[in-house]
Amino acid sequence: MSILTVKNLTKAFGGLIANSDISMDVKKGSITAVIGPNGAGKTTFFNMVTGVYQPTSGDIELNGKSIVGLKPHAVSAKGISRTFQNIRLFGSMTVLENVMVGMHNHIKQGLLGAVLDLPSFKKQESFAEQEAYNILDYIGLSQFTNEEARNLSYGAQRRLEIGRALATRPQILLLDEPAAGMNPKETKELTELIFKMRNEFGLTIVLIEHDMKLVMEISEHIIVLDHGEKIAEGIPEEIRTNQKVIEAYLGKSGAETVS
Ligand SMILES: Nc1ncnc2c1ncn2[C@@H]1O[C@H](COP(=O)(O)OP(=O)(O)OP(=O)(O)O)[C@@H](O)[C@H]1O
Repeated sequence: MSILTVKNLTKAFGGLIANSDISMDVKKGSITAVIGPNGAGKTTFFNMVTGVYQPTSGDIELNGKSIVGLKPHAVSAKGISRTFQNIRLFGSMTVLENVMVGMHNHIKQGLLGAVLDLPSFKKQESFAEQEAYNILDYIGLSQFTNEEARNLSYGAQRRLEIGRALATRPQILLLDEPAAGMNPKETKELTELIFKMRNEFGLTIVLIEHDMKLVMEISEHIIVLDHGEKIAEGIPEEIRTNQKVIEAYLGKSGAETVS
């Protein structure tokens, strides 16, 4: 069953067409990779799905309902959460606080509850704190609960971003280059975490990634963009041997050398 359906999605920045007529279905509970050379339009695609950019034309449906026009916080409330290519944590806040920031969507009483010091607000807050502890345990960061986020290793900061995204209780998690800058051990731990989140929560995961070893190992479905267009999609084995994909990555002459 398709959880995310993208129909003829186009994004133009002036004369530059960053995404051109892209359509795809993402299956519920699947791990899908969006790959392509630098500037292919991958992050632009994520930005449209998460409401950061509005499409020039086309539609994006979550469980059959259009989410085009919604602001990022509303998209997040509907169940799509993301991490960023450049880590965006609150460096001087603790690890626990960073996860709790992700929860404001489902703490129902906002400022008023806090100002009035309502017991129900306190109850919700302590529930949120407990849930944040559980998430830190789940992503393997509980030993750093009270550490400032900026003091964590690079790999741990990336995991914390995932933890913060999990705190919004997403149905779909979009990961923008989650393995960038990681050493092989951190990448292996990340791979295990991604499989765990999918297998235990039935989470749908869509990732942009340049690490082809990781992509081939983890993805059930791969979508390839080049110059804003979808040039191929399929299982890893099909993508690995697809001539258009090889040419996009290596250039035509490179592909001829390879074959
Ligand atoms: N806000 C913007 N204004 C103008 N052009 C943009 C904007 N965002 C992206 N672009 C352009 O759209 C094209 C696609 O960029 P995008 O960042 O989506 O590619 P990408 O596949 O994510 O690349 P990378 O792998 O290098 O991160 C690029 O030519 C980029 O310069």
